[in-house]
Amino acid sequence: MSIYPKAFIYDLDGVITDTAEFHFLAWQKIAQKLDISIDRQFNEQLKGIGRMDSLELILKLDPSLSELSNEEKENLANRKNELYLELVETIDSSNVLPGIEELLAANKEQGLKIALGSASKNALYVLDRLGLTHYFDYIVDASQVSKGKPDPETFTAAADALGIEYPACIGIEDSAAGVAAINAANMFSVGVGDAAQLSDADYLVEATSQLDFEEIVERYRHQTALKETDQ
Ligand SMILES: O=P(O)(O)OC[C@H]1O[C@@H](O)[C@H](O)[C@@H](O)[C@@H]1O
Ligand SMILES: [Mg+2]
Repeated sequence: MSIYPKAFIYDLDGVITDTAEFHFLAWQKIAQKLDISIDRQFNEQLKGIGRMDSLELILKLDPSLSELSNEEKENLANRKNELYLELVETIDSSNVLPGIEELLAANKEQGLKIALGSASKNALYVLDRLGLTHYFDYIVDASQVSKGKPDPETFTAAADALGIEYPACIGIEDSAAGVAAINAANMFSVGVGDAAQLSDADYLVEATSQLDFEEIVERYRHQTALKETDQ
């Protein structure tokens, strides 16, 4: 069977590095200022979605905040970003999550294309701090898409730029919105994290240390072969 993937498209926050935790800590401080309490369970729905959409979900927790002006919202979002960047300034190549650089190296060795598909406006900066930019053939960040995850655009834009058909791409995500986006793009989805959140992933691992190139490709080939026999 000659089915083989041609590209891996990586989410950034929570897949390549643990900045998902930094986003949570920064939002938690903003919420505290507003007398709202948010926990990690609530935070699951903020993963993968854009900055302003995250703020809107937090503000919805207190109906008295529904009247905030756009300017007040902008100020809160900017403050959150300052808090987030203070945390990001502490990271370097030692903060790449276990197994990720090995996977990127395996992609390269096998001649596969590598792209980033991130909802963050800080994606280029974070990738640079981690010293990983040189691995990427193409980077999609928040500035390039009109519809964020769970819309497939982040992933299809990366595949289009690489000139690769969607079913030949494998996307890796830690958020439910991201897995939904990969699936909607007709790509093979790898979820990293909690089974309760990521049950729609085609293949799920608990942590990045379990991401093994051969295993992912095997799962991809199996599922793609099944789909082809179905048709
Ligand atoms: O505020 P930024 O850096 O533009 O990030 C936007 C979003 O980027 C996503 O990658 C994160 O999962 C979200 O938690 C975050 O809100
Ligand atoms: Mg993520």
